[in-house]
Formats: sequence, C-alpha cells, structure tokens
Amino acid sequence: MTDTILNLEPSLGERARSALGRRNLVLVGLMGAGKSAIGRLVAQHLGLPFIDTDTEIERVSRMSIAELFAAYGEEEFRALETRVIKRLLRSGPRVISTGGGAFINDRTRAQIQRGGVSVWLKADLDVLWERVNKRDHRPLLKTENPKQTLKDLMDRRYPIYEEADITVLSRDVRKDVITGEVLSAILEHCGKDKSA
Ligand SMILES: Nc1ncnc2c1ncn2[C@@H]1O[C@H](COP(=O)(O)OP(=O)(O)OP(=O)(O)O)[C@@H](O)[C@H]1O
Ligand SMILES: O=C(O)C1=C[C@@H](O)[C@@H](O)[C@H](O)C1
Ligand SMILES: [Mg+2]
Repeated sequence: MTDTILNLEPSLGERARSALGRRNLVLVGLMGAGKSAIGRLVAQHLGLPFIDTDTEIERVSRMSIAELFAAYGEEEFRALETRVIKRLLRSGPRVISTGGGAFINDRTRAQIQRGGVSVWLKADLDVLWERVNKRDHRPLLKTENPKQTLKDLMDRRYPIYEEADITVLSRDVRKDVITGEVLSAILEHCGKDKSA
C-alpha cells in the first residue's frame, strides 16, 4: 500500500494548451522584452514546438540579422520576415517569438491576428535597457545614443503593440513568474477551458 496521492488535475500548461486549440501563440514586443526566453518556457509548458523568427530568418538566409540589414536594408529584411512568419503560422500550432519590429509591420500584424493569439510582453525603458545594453548585435541600436533610440522606438511602437490580444508586464521577477502569467492570460483570453 502506498500513500502517494496521484495528482490527476490538469496543470496550468495543459489547461492553457487546451484553451488555445489549433491557434499559434505569438509573442511580440521590443528588443529585450523576453520574447525568446519566455517564449521557450511557455512552449515547454504548453507542450508545443517553439520557434524564434529571428533565428529562423538567420537559418534560411544563412546570414545574421546584422548582415541582412547591412547587405539588403531594413525593407528587404521586413519582406523576408513577413514571408517567414506567414509560413510558420500556417504550419502550427506552435509558440512563435517574433523579432521586435514584426508586429509593427501592417501585413505581418494582420497575419498574426488571423493565425494566432498574440501576447505583448510590455516592459519599461530601464528594464529593456538593462537587458539589451550587454550586447551590441542589434542593428537598430547602433546609434549615437542607443538608450534614446530605444525610448523613441517605445514611443512609436507601444500604441501598436497594444493591439495584441494579451498584455503581460515583463519585469525583473523570475522568468517562471512571467511564464505563469502568460499561461493564465491565455486561459482567460481563450475563455472556455475544454479540459477542466
Ligand atoms: N524575467 C526576466 N528576468 C531576468 N532576465 C530576463 C527575464 N526575461 C528575459 N530576461 C533576459 O533578458 C535578455 C533579453 O531577453 P530575450 O532575448 O528573451 O528578449 P527578446 O524579446 O527575445 O529580444 P530580441 O527582440 O532582441 O530578440 C536575455 O538575456 C534574457 O535571459
Ligand atoms: O525591433 C526591431 O525592429 C528588431 C528586433 C530584432 O528582434 C530583430 O528582428 C531586428 O534586429 C529588428
Ligand atoms: Mg529574441
């Protein structure tokens, strides 16, 4: 006789997965918001494959994002980003972490709104700056005053990220905490929880 009690309740991840159904989960937000880090953890809890669009673009082009910007310019990069995201959305469901500018592009945003549930990881300037200033591989931040550039991007982009289905505040707490908040928000947004 064992006194182990099996917990057969579905986990938060399982309930969120059920609520999501066939839809993709798409993380959007500025550089450093945590889209890649949190996206990967959320995908593990949902039991879905994870993909980062910047990584996928680098894989298909066999160039780094910085090289793509330098060789072809931002416009060509955006066109490639739109094509890659369209393909990923069609072959889901999966968790997709997008590059910081993806949701700002009208065509890409419309595709994301059709093919997935979008989550904006919103963060304030100091949190973002703390995270991005450690590395200098981001082409848009190669300016005289990168912190001011980040602030300008926030001013221009935050009204557009606001169109995402879900907003979660990304801040300096454990990644597990943000991951849990994303899963709870999926449950709430998607309404019915079929497995509960
Ligand atoms: N809640 C958190 N607490 C502490 N560090 C975090 C948290 N979330 C993310 N980070 C760290 O911040 C850095 C930036 O996160 P990440 O690369 O996931 O951002 P991103 O939104 O994907 O940025 P980009 O658009 O440039 O790809 C990483 O080093 C990551 O580990
Ligand atoms: O915010 C942006 O526009 C970008 C963010 C990165 O993820 C990359 O997609 C690229 O550096 C552009
Ligand atoms: Mg990323």
